[in-house]
Amino acid sequence: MKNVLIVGAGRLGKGFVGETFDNAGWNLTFLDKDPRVTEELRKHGCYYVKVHRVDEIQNRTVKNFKAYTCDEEYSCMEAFLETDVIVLPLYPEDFEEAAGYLTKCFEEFYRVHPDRRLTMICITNKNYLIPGITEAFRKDLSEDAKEWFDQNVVIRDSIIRRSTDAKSNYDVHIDTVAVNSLLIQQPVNNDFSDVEWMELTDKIEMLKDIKVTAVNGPHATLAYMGYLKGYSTIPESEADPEIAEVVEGVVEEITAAVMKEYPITPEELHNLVYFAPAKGVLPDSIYRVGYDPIRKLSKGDRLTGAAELCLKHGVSFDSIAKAMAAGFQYAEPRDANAQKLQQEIKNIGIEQAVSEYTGLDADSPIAKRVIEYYHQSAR
Ligand SMILES: NC(=O)c1ccc[n+]([C@@H]2O[C@H](COP(=O)([O-])OP(=O)(O)OC[C@H]3O[C@@H](n4cnc5c(N)ncnc54)[C@H](O)[C@@H]3O)[C@@H](O)[C@H]2O)c1
Ligand SMILES: O=P(O)(O)OC[C@@H](O)[C@@H](O)[C@H](O)[C@H](O)CO
Repeated sequence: MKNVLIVGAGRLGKGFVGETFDNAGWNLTFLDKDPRVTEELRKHGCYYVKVHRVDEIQNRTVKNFKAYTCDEEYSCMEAFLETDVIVLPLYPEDFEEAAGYLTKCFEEFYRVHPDRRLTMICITNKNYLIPGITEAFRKDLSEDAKEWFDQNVVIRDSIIRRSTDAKSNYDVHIDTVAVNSLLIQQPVNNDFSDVEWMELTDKIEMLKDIKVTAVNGPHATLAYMGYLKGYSTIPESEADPEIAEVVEGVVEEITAAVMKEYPITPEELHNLVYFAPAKGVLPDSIYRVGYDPIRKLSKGDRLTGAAELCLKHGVSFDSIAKAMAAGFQYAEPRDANAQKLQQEIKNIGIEQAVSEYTGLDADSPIAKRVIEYYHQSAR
């Protein structure tokens, strides 16, 4: 049997990666820095995934896994040494720490299995991270292990087109929508073609730029506008006609700009960004989808990046600016970066905060429009 190590056993780690590899008969090992994740998995001895597919909802129970915390004793080492594929569904800011912890494991892997090859798959919604992640994994290895790493380990980016939510990262009840594959940068060193929803692709950076704007831009719009109306789930936002109109505008603007910027046909774009309706309703939370507005409003990301593309191609960015203005009002108390942003707005004012957090010049027409909408809706 083949072995997968999942570093980051939160919503996606358990609800998508774990469930999918388990379904294909692979051995699962989870590694997480949060001890509550391991405690819950061990306490229940299994976890439950409601998989919303196009034709049915499957209620899957995943058992027979190993789960470890990033402890000082490296209790994960034995399992690490048997792994074939390592999947890392982590937030962008967590890779550095994960790499630091795993250095010792790679050093040992090289010593024990110098002839084996590994594939690592990173799952985030942030593009262009792979060179920095690769350096984080290499930098503290011994010179011999570094040489082995360069020849035997590949670190690949991916494009994740599924929403997976739970009450917390350690909850053992998870909902996931399974309608699209995970697109993985090729080539890879290991065969996982027996695992459903895994698809190799070229042109990962271009496709990821398009996906993050065209899918996650409207998604963030639903979260930020829904929050302002007091909703707590994405389906509630989707059902609101006023929000739906802005989202439609965001989709139109982004689609027009994407078609002008990239060599992609309407059919290819559709295949990349279309989510077929699945059975049942995923109660995806505004908390998860809006999480970290500082990242989501940053330069090049789903909203600011989309608006800049529109400006470049003479396309209206009016609806995107409304969504960005809502992002600057997102004050979810459980979200540390939402709180930080709100404090910054109080300290330096919205004008300066928009420039600082979007990276746009103060006289940019996008920044001006965002500030205008911010004042209108904050009134
Ligand atoms: N959940 C989704 O639907 C979804 C969809 C698309 C993309 N993503 C992306 O996938 C990534 C993970 O999202 P998620 O929803 O699973 O988040 P999550 O918070 O539910 O899970 C992340 C897990 O990683 C663990 N972690 C953090 N640092 C670690 C470290 N150094 N070593 C080991 N474990 C560590 C956390 O403790 C947590 O359990 C994010 O980049 C997110 O943007 C998620
Ligand atoms: O994961 P984030 O924080 O970058 O964005 C939140 C959601 O938009 C995202 O997770 C989507 O659900 C997912 O990318 C859909 O494929």
